[in-house]
Amino acid sequence: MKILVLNCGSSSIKYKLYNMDDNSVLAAGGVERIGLDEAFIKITLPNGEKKKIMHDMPDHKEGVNFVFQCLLDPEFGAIKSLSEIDAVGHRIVQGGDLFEKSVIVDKSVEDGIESLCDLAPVHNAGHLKGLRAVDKLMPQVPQVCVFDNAFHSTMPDYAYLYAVPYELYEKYHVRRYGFHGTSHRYVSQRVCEFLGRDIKTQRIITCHIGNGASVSAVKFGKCVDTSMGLTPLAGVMMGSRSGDIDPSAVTFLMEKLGKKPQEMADFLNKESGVLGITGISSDMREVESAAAEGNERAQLALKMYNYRIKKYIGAYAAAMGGVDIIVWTAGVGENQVGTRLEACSGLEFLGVEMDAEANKVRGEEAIISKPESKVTVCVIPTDEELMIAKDTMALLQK
Ligand SMILES: Nc1ncnc2c1ncn2[C@@H]1O[C@H](COP(=O)(O)OP(=O)(O)O)[C@@H](O)[C@H]1O
Ligand SMILES: CC(=O)OP(=O)(O)O
Ligand SMILES: [Mg+2]
Repeated sequence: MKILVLNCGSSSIKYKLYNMDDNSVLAAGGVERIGLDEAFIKITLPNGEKKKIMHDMPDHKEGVNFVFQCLLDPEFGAIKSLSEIDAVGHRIVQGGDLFEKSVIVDKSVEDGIESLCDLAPVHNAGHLKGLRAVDKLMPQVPQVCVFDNAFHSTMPDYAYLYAVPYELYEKYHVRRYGFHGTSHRYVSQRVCEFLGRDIKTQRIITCHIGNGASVSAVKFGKCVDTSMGLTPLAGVMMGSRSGDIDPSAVTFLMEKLGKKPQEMADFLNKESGVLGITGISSDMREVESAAAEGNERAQLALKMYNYRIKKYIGAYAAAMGGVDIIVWTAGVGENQVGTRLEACSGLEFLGVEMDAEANKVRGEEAIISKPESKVTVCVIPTDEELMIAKDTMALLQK
């Protein structure tokens, strides 16, 4: 069975084609800059080489079209005919309280995702466009949606409710949902396999630190708390998102800057975080090298960034009555040696003892704490796409 996994962002489409007989990846790549000038696709070839092709993609339909065109390419493609694809699995960020499990797509699922666009303004609209583009091209092929918030649906009410009048929760479903759940689910399970431990006995803090970033508390296999909220804006500081901020600062700034609600949301989502503090970039590689060259704003941004993650680790150790494992994953978590070391420093009182030498790894499974550390700290590269492919297959085989 061949399953295509799509992660359609607002201006990008990441994809992986799996042969589920042996979980092998037949093709992988990503389209960037949809709707902008100089759009392109980057393809990872089976030998690991990368290929970049410029191609005009005014909208998601053309983006999806071009992904299929590349999959079919006689020279570097992976399939001979679209009929080889048995199903398509999508990452959907916001399922609200409509979707707490993966589902097969039909009209009501599409309508549901559309109704939730306001609650993940940067993400859901792109997912929907991708879904519809696939439907136009291959209407007979089943599609499955896997939701980022699903893994967090086990949070208790006292953790997910906001302290606003209860009727607002009942009427508008305003509560914390949490995101990156497919990743938190994967790394919490995988780290236990890696360490040979039973997940039902472990208190795990998972740090998914990418461009979007979130921290979760996973107690005995279930998520009990997570740092993102109603939307993926809350929690730790991110590439261009503010993370936690006093709501009064938001209303104060709206008045001062004369911004409407949507403009303010854009400001906090796209112009804040590391980008807002440094004025240079939201890309942590650039910020890290600017800091190394002595740029004070870049140094400040890194301190703020690492400090906020440390505070969440402390909070979640308290929430679970202790912590056995800390996991680092996603672009920054898998690669940024300094962030891992800084955020875990000063946590010796919790039993965290980092091994600076072992920590010098990038993008591979590793233990990065000392052998005598009471808390085991690990790097586990995430694999959201494989989880989505597995969920897709499981639903279709039901
Ligand atoms: N080698 C690296 N060193 C430091 N940061 C890295 C490295 N590789 C990727 N990153 C950072 O990871 C982030 C992107 O993470 P990713 O998980 O791909 O995010 P998203 O899925 O939200 O787009 C970027 O800020 C990027 O700079
Ligand atoms: C939910 C979220 O923040 O996703 P991403 O990291 O892909 O932006
Ligand atoms: Mg991601």
